[in-house]
Amino acid sequence: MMISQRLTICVIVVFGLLEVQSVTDLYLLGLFPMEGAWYGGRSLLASVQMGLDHINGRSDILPGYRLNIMWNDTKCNPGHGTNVMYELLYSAPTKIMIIGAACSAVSQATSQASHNWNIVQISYASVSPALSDKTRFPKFFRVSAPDVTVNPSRIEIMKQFNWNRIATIHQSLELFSAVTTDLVARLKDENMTLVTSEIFSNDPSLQVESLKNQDARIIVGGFYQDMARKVFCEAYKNDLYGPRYQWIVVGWWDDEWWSIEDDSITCTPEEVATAAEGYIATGIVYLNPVQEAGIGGITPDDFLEEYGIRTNHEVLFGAVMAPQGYDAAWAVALGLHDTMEQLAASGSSKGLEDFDYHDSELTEMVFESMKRVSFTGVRGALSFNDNFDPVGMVQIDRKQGGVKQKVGFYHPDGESGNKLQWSSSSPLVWEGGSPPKDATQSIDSPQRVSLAVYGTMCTLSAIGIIVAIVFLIINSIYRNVRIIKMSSPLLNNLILLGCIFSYAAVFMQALQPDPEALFCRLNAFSLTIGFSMAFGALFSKTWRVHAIFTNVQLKKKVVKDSQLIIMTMGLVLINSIILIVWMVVDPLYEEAHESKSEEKDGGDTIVHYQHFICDSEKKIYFLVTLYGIQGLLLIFGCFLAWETRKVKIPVLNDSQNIGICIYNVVVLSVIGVTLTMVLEAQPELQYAFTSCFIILGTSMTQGIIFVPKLLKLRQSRKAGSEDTEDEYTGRNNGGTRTEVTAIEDKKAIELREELNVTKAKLSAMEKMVKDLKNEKIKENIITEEGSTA
Ligand SMILES: NCCCC(=O)O
Repeated sequence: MMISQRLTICVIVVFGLLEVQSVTDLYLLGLFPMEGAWYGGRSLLASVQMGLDHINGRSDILPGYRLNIMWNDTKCNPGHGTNVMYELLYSAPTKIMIIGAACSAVSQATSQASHNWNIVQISYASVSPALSDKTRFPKFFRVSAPDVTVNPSRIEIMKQFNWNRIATIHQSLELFSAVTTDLVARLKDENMTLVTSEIFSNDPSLQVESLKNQDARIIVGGFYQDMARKVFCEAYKNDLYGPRYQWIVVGWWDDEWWSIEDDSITCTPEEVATAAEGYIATGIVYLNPVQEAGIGGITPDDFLEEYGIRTNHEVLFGAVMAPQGYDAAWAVALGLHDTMEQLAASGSSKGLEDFDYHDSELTEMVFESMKRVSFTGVRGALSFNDNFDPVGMVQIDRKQGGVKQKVGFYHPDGESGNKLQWSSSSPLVWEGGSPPKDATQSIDSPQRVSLAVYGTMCTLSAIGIIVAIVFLIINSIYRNVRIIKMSSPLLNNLILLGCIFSYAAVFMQALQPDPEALFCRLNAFSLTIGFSMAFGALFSKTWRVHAIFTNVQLKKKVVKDSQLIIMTMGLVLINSIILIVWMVVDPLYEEAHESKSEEKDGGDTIVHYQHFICDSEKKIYFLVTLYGIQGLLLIFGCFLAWETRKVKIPVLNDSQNIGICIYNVVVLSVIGVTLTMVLEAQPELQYAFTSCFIILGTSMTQGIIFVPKLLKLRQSRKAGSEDTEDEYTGRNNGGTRTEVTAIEDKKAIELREELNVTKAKLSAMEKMVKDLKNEKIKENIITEEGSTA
């Protein structure tokens, strides 16, 4: 080698050494969690170090300076983290800025104190909204956007899928409660319903169960990923997953957080993965989706490649946020570079290396420089807003087909209605074919009587009414004909009127909602009046037979029709008064009752079948009173009918038929009332049965009372004589109906009737005497046999 060449090399080496020696070291204080709830310190330290290496390799950034980091493990614990910070602050050399912490609680504790050392702090990972409070954390910057930033994107997603009932569950840390408080306020602004807001500290089992009990379908969760495994394990146990549920969680958990074996839970990773399938994660964008070279001269892919080499391609916890570590290092460098330039421009003799913890002037310069930082990093464009938080896009991920996929972005500055952008390469896939509903759809299915059944019953009733009217007409036309006259036509008319009222009750059935309960009231009135009128008349007639038959003193006992009519109408009046009082003091209303419920659409819809009951507060008292009166009447009526069962007195005409009617009404009423109560929950069946019993009882009553009369009337009309029937009159005057009515005055009829009654009693007495005689003879025989023996 030539001497001149050797000299040249020596000069280069000397100058090189001089240049190396002229580099001034600046020290950063690093806070990294290597354990605890979020222990991504290793992955973030690697990316920060990568950033510092790139910065130190650049001659245009902080020329003459070299950035170094002195760090320690915060354990994601605010107490420990603060202690670590003190130790680093009080050990030489002086640190010019703090990078960290990661866990928000540690960032809060340290940055609340660090500004007292006139030191600016920047976090690469903390997301708590609380850290945006500049009165508490005046010199705190961060490259990770607070988690509230993602709330507008969540609201936008909810609106898009028509989710209005939202539940939340979060870990009891300010980081998560602040996000939830912000979300709840936004839900309120959007008129959405907060189903429940569950908070847990270490064991979410009760809270997840409560979500299930309250039919929460869209659930927003805020917790660290160790708790995520617990929450989704509980969700698995409570069946709170699958196509009917949508979980929306934070976006900064690791990619395969569900597959980690976790001794603190009783679920397998597969079970956690099953429960987590389909969850949506909203987080800020951690890696620029555009492959552009940023401030470090590298694209996002270049970053990943070099980062992979530096970490030996290990899957490190928290690596998803690694780009933020790189960008944080650059933010620090650019801030200090700006300060350096400011110092130079101001002609100050100070350099960055002159910083000490009492130098508030230099701190203010660094602080102002940091506010101005704006660059494109590996996570995209980065600048700080008024709270020194970064501004950025939101990324939407979803676990689909077992892997986390990037399914969309939210652009906060996008046009309204166009802020959400769904990916076409990884579209949303809904397990059930469509997005879940925000609640179990509850459908009320009112069960009313069908038109077919109603029509059939009304037709039968109408026929019954027509027949009753025909009977009424015949009864009126032939009221003076003996056969009609002797069975008290006025009372019979009352029976027919009662029958018409009873038939009419069949029409009083609401086929549509009847909030005024008009049909309830009409039904109660027509049935009660109908029953008391018809049965009252039957009862009074039986009572007369009984009164005559049991009048053994052969004293004249005349019970006039008018008395019986008063008796019947008295009963109608009493029942009507009770009903009127009922309707006035305690009006009826139509109340829906659930008959049964049925799950449909795989449990997404519950159909509540409803039947309607005419109800009122004191209904029971009025019913007991009315049923009590009618019940006594029925019992007494039965007794009278039984007592008079052997009376076959032509003059009392239809006494036996009336007895049959009473038994018939009693039996049908008892069965009818019982069925009405039993079939309450089956409105159509109840109506059909009740109507059948009303129609049957009423038709039988009017049939038994009137058909024989009409037949006899027809016979007598055919024979041309009305009195050909000895059975009824006991005589035959051979005249026609017109002749008879013409020749017999009212007095004569009454006298003959009285005579007939007396005859009847006489024959009854004779029978009694005969029976007594027979008894006597029997006794004598028995006595004689006894003495002979
Ligand atoms: N982003 C990871 C750390 C979360 C927090 O404690 O802010």
